[in-house]
Amino acid sequence: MSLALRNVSRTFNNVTAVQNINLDIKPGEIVGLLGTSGCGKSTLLRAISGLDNEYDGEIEINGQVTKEIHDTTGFIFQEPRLLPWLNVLDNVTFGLNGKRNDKEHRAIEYLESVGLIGKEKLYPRELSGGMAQRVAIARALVTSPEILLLDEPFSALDAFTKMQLQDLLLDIWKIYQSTIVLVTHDIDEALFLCDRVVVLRGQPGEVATEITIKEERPRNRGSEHLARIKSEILDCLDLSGTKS
Ligand SMILES: Nc1ncnc2c1ncn2[C@@H]1O[C@H](COP(=O)(O)OP(=O)(O)OP(=O)(O)O)[C@@H](O)[C@H]1O
Repeated sequence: MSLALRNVSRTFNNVTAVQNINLDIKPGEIVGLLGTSGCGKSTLLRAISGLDNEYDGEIEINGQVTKEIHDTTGFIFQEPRLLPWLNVLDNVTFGLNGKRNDKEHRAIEYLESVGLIGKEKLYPRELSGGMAQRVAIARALVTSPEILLLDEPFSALDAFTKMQLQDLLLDIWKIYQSTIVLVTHDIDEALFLCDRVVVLRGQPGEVATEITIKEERPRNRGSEHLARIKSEILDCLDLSGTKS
């Protein structure tokens, strides 16, 4: 599904969080919204999701202006937000309709794709952070969302788990080809995952630049090409002094 933002602005009381954002996202594209804290990344994602509809401007999904939560949208947040009283399997089937057997069959297929077969009966308190986030990924994917909205989905995880789940996300995306919007403040993550990185800057946040990343996948996290783009982004964010 395609997404388009036309002059989207959002003001809370007297604070304008984002101003005049224009974006066109192609079906199956992975687009990163990157920027320093407070530039309005989550605000934009909430507007795209339909969770917030008090913005100015227009958002189109597949060419249709909408302010609603689209029924083929999946969400993954920074924290897994699992229901503590349900086991892994029931957390994944929770949002599905249909016969119990069919739902469980489908959930197990997705638990397999996130590497959690054998863990179906565990409760959230029995899971590591990485396992819990895998459940959240399975729960988001089980509805076959055509749009996947990710708000810093891996930022609470250790470096190794983060890389594993980034690889997993790409493996799954290859199969399902959802359109993905990823909010992140992690430049390396954006460079590894995205077809295009939209750099937001300022308060109110505005699009400072958009960078298309042409490097083939699987990408080498240490590639010189990605390092050069990282340097460009740091310059754009006026953070060049933090280059390593
Ligand atoms: N519900 C709200 N009420 C009032 N102000 C808000 C609200 N949500 C966001 N803001 C303000 O809008 C601006 C952008 O916030 P937002 O959370 O979108 O930034 P962000 O780029 O996602 O930041 P971070 O990387 O720290 O999560 C901030 O100034 C914030 O205080």
